[in-house]
Amino acid sequence: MTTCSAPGKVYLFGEHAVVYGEPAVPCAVERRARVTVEPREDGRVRVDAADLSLDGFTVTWGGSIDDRPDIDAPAPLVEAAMEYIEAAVRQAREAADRPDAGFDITVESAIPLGAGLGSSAAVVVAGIDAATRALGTELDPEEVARRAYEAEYEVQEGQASRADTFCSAMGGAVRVEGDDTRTIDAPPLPFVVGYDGGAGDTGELVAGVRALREEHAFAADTVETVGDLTREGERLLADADPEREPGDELLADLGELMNFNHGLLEALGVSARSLDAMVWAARDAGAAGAKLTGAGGGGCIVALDPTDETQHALGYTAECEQSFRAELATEGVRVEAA
Ligand SMILES: Nc1ncnc2c1ncn2[C@@H]1O[C@H](COP(=O)(O)OP(=O)(O)O)[C@@H](O)[C@H]1O
Ligand SMILES: C[C@@](O)(CCOP(=O)(O)O)CC(=O)O
Ligand SMILES: [Mg+2]
Repeated sequence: MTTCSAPGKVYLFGEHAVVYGEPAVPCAVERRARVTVEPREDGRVRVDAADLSLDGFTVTWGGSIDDRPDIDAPAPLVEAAMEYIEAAVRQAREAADRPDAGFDITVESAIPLGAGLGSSAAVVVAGIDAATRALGTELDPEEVARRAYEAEYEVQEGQASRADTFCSAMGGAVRVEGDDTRTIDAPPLPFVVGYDGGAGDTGELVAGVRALREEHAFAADTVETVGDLTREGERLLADADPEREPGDELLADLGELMNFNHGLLEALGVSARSLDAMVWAARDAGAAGAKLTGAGGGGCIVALDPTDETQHALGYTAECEQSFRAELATEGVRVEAA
């Protein structure tokens, strides 16, 4: 039996624009998906994803990929939920050169689904690492990231950047620009997350930005401007001392760029009333900056605030269902038990 875990992430800067070759800076945070894998002799795959909840209702089953689970949820929804795990299984079988390997898989995750915190990437990264190790093959985290990207790309029909999967596999802060992926130094940033309890449809939101960009030159310019502000944010991080808590000046400068980034995402049509409400609650509470994170449409915002004020204010914001502090996860994918 092998258990691996991988963290979720917030975008400090650059989601959506990263799909068009602009740089992005996601940061891994201490909310993890854990995947436990036990090889099976009979080549079958059974999946237990007990905390899987989609669009507000929960599906629970101990079904199998070969044998569709008999549960009270529309089949397409279950199919969609299983696709990431199926893709991870395909990658693990290929990496270990065991095309007929079977597995019992258990997924437990503390990352809300479809909310911009990269739950899909964390499940796929932890799943590939656990399944290959269960077969006696050890991949380095870069290889796990590469295979996890292939899996996400396949499930999301070509609408995926390397940002989520690379960040989840490597941990810490990373920068991704097209195929160029690297880890970068960052100080321990005081992230606060607000979650509206909902989710956005990543594919639909990405398609919306693509259409806007094709229709209007100013929308294409907006995407490029996101790239410009991301590059400026990267310079701020590069000049900071990664060992020290960031000072007020650095937080104010990063926060200003986050606010600008949120405004541009809003212009690109991927924010939502609930996300804007949480962003404003954070700013009013004194956060250095706040923006939506991930695909948008609903889900999470991220703010920078070393004090408890933002989390406290979000707790009283009607649109916010849950708020929590999110520590930078310096470790990416890791073995929990073998
Ligand atoms: N705990 C889990 N168990 C099984 N599948 C999960 C789990 N968490 C996430 N997933 C998969 O990831 C999908 C959500 O990914 P996505 O829409 O990319 O949003 P995000 O990555 O922002 O959370 C879910 O619909 C499901 O297929
Ligand atoms: C919108 C996008 O830039 C980020 C999506 O992040 P998430 O799946 O919502 O966590 C898409 C991508 O980079 O694959
Ligand atoms: Mg995702």
